[in-house]
Amino acid sequence: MDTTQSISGLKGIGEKTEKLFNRLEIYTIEDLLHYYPRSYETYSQVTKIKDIKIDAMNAVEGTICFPIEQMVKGKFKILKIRIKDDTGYLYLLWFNQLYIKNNLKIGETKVFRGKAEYKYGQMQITTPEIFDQETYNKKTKTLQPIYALTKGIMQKNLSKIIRQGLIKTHNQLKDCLPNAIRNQYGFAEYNYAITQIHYPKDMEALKEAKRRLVFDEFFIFQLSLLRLKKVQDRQATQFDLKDHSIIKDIIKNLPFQLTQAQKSVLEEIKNDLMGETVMNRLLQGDVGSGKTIIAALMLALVAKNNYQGSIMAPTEVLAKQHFETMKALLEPHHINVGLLVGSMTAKEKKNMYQAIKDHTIDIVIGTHAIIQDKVVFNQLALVITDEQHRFGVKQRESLSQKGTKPHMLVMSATPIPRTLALMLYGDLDISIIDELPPNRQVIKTYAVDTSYRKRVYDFIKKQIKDGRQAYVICPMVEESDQLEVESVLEYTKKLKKEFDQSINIEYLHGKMKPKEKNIIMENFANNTIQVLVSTTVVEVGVNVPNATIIAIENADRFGLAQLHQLRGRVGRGQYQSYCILLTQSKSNKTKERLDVLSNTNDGFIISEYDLKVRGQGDLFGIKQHGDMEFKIANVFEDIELLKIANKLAKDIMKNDPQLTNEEHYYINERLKNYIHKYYSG
Ligand SMILES: Nc1ncnc2c1ncn2[C@@H]1O[C@H](COP(=O)(O)OP(=O)(O)OP(=O)(O)O)[C@@H](O)[C@H]1O
Repeated sequence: MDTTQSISGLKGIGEKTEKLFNRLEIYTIEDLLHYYPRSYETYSQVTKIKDIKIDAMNAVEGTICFPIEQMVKGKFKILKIRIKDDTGYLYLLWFNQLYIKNNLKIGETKVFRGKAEYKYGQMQITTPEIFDQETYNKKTKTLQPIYALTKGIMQKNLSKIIRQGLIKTHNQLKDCLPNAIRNQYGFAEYNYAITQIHYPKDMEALKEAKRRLVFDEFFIFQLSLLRLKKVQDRQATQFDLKDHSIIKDIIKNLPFQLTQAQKSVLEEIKNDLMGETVMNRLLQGDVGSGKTIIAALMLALVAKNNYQGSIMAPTEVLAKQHFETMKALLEPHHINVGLLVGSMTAKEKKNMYQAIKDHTIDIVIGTHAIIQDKVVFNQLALVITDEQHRFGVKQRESLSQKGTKPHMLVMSATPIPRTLALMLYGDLDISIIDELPPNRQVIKTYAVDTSYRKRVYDFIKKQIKDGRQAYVICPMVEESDQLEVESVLEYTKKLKKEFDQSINIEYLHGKMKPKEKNIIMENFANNTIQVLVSTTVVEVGVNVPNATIIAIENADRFGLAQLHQLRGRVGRGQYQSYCILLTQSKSNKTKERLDVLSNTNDGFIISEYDLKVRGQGDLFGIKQHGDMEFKIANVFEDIELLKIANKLAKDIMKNDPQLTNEEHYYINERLKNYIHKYYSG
């Protein structure tokens, strides 16, 4: 079998299962092999019955006692077995799986593993896994992969299918790295790395595998940026922009003075726009540093030069928000601003297409609806995007493929150190707003353990009584999106019981339709909803100034930079705001880490700290959501590998820019696939 073949050729993959795998973006065997585990677990040593931990996984070695019972209760046929060791008895139950008894004999000793519960006055495990002692002993020495799932696929099945894929395509993946590089940096062979990432023989092998695959991911990414930069560099622009008094006019009417940092990035961007080549620039600035006004000024300049401009936001909620802000800032200066999002009616869209085409609209704010074929711009000179999805690269590309080569400005609220930014945005010039406007209120931040939960709820109630609103970020679930949805629903239900009925509590999660999300966000913005329970989809940039408190459950599982972003949802109005970080962990290290947030509001300091302390790499740690979208690499933990990848990519592209050397053949193939997958269409 070859790795480019569809997974449908594997045993156990019928039409229905194939569709489920497709949901995980697994189509070919190669995709399957690149579906890396999210974490690993080890099977613990067996415990004595008296030492069983309730509500936790336990493995118990016990002898099967007389009698093996069968009973019927409602629609369940129950199999009940009692086992014993020298410290006590334990009951095992199976529902509608009577056949299990065929494999069990009275007097036989086996290892049973499952979650122990204390029910009906007895200790029991429902549906335990069964092992003989020798097999179990082996298991305790290996690392079991845990994959992210989707509804309908179980851990065990996925793992089995992957094993089959590995066996059937044994060592066929092409190692793109030339031997010289592999030897110089001590990278593992590619097929070995792929096998070991799924079925590590020990911790050492896992580390080695991970190191290789993280490197590969960075390496190809770096190469793609260099290739992109080469295409973009010094392209002549077709637009002829002149300075205009509009910038001074708008600034004059602002209720505040621009900060020094805002003034200098304004000059940088303005010079780019008035220059002779196409701009590709990143505008980076901490939450609340005032990027929006810079965007508005640039769009105004473009409009007054009789060109069109546009902002593309990652979600409808954000697009609408930008639309309101831009309208307020620009329309008094006779600049027409329009909105284009997916949930508009066909007629509304059609009218908007026409208005864009005949240039009655100067500035279009929208979601990716903007890059659809039906949208024909008249003279699109500037596109501003939010940093999302692989740094907006794909969107940027789609837009420049629309014929015109507009100037591009990517806005990012992730405050990362400059050295890191230079590597991650290798194809862009960078402007940084490294200063917050004066007199910014400090968001009071507290890290507490979960025993404080009730007090936190009371505090929220008090804020609501004073007329304010709250965000609660739900516990993070790693297994699947489906579980995450369930967790949000459940948490909301729980909270509704805690709070007075007059307080309106609603939820938001990533699986909701844009329309539903819009309604919830609108109702939160106008205070019809007082408490918003949410996963981390409360995007960077959501602006509800009346919300003054954000409580984050399982805070220790997030990176500091992400917590900082979440915290930025409050403190946006005139009221004192609070961020409460809830954690179950009692470890000093966790506390120390979270205290960094209590001690500073400066995103750059926070991300430097993240970079320093997480450099160690936590193999079992849960992969961060919202970090840069790499599959296995983590820019904070793996920065050393990123540096190597950056250097090697530069060296190779310098000596062999087209990658035509024989030894670069497979690098070129990988790169082409990567660019096709992430940057086009
Ligand atoms: N120089 C300034 N002085 C005082 N207030 C300012 C200044 N610049 C911007 N603001 C105000 O600060 C608030 C935050 O600005 P803005 O929304 O542009 O931040 P941002 O950088 O886009 O942050 P986020 O990434 O969170 O959206 C706005 O209400 C804006 O009007």
